[in-house]
Amino acid sequence: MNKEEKIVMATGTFDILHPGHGLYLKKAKELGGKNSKLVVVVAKDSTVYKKKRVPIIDENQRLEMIKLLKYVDEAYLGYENNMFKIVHEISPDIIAIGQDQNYDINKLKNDLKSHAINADVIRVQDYKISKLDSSCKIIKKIKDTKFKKNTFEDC
Ligand SMILES: Cc1cc2nc3c(=O)[nH]c(=O)nc-3n(C[C@H](O)[C@H](O)[C@H](O)COP(=O)(O)O)c2cc1C
Ligand SMILES: Nc1ncnc2c1ncn2[C@@H]1O[C@H](COP(=O)(O)OP(=O)(O)OP(=O)(O)O)[C@@H](O)[C@H]1O
Repeated sequence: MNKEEKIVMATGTFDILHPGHGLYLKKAKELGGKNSKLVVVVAKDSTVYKKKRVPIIDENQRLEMIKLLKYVDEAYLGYENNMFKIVHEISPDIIAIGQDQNYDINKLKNDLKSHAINADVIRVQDYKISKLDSSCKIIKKIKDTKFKKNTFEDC
């Protein structure tokens, strides 16, 4: 490993990608400076069921899409019921928390310390605001769209 390289870890569900995800990943990578490596942990389906909702896109396809993004150097699925195991494996210098991710930064820092993980935790301040700036809004739009009769015959 290059000595100067900073490993930044980013996390999320990434269920139906949108430009806000791209902004978060770009800004997360920038936190590591010029010589940074961005490693993304994609939440497992079982985690998404527990913490959010039924995922539309399954974990393997969500991971496949994240790996295709230009800011992403490596990406992995996390584990079930143990968020610290993947952190030990990645051994990040920085964990980037998204602007709307529901974590108490100080509590997370302390939890990491108690698991002997020496990573800084930084919240990304940037948030892209647009009509479809969250996966939930995209799902809601599809649910609410009044399709013409027989529209689905084409897809
Ligand atoms: C430090 C850290 C470690 C994580 N490790 C895992 C993991 O091992 N498995 C997993 O399914 N999700 C993991 N996650 C992702 C969270 O579970 C995910 O953020 C959560 O499902 C909430 O979804 P959201 O971030 O899309 O709002 C981790 C998140 C953080 C911040
Ligand atoms: N519009 C946005 N601008 C900047 N960052 C975003 C935006 N939307 C999501 N993120 C960040 O991207 C990461 C993955 O987010 P997540 O998968 O929860 O997306 P989401 O669109 O917020 O999903 P949902 O609507 O289901 O909650 C998180 O760190 C989150 O803070």
